[in-house]
Amino acid sequence: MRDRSSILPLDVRSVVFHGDGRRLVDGVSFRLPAGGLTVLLGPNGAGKSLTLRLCHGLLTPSEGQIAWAPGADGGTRRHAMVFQKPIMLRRSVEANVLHALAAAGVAGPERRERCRTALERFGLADRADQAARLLSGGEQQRLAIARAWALRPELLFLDEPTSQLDPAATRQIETLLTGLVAEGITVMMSTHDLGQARRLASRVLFLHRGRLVEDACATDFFAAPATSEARAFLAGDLIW
Ligand SMILES: Nc1ncnc2c1ncn2[C@@H]1O[C@H](COP(=O)(O)OP(=O)(O)OP(=O)(O)O)[C@@H](O)[C@H]1O
Repeated sequence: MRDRSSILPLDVRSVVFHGDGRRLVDGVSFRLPAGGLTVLLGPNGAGKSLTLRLCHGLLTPSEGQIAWAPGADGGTRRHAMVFQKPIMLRRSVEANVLHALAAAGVAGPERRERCRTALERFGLADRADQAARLLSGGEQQRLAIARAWALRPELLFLDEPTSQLDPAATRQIETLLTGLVAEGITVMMSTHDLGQARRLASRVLFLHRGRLVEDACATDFFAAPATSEARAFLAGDLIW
């Protein structure tokens, strides 16, 4: 039985998003239950980022519905998003986390405690006073995840979180994400990196030209993709 206070499952029903006179997201439907790491996979321009932004509420569907669990408070507080290029305030590492907590209405003493725990959890405690924008790309992405984690999300969206990072920093972020899933946080992330999808995904939503072409458990998707588009993508043949 589902936890009555949970915002999950998330129901995405026949969602369309128009832009530039095109259906950039074209009738996408899926249900996201609690748990696991779902990868939105697809070539450049497939609509992965748009789908994440629609789910997180940063964009409004032109058609269709995005619904949180019945009776749940679908407010943004229970889901957080981490972007491809982390947006850092021109302040210290610690102030970036404190600001996010303050914006979420977390009271002063708890704010400081949660900030301290988050910086420790993500290996940034010794950088607390440093200017966030002077961190390396990998460290900034770690801070972005720490900042999102401090909000105690039930669901975390990440848009290509490692696309700007080198292999070592990528591995670090992947390990962190696996840890978040083990903690019980539901993760949905986009990538066009097949290796990363193989390493991390429990489920794959494969998008092509704005359409959800395949929705499968990761093992099945990689062993026997059901569609010609997914087969071409896995073979390295599918471009926009
Ligand atoms: N607000 C917008 N208005 C018009 N077109 C847009 C808008 N946002 C994105 N697009 C276009 O929609 C398509 C899908 O974009 P999206 O960013 O979702 O792709 P993606 O799958 O995340 O690709 P990538 O892997 O390159 O980030 C692209 O052709 C993009 O140029």
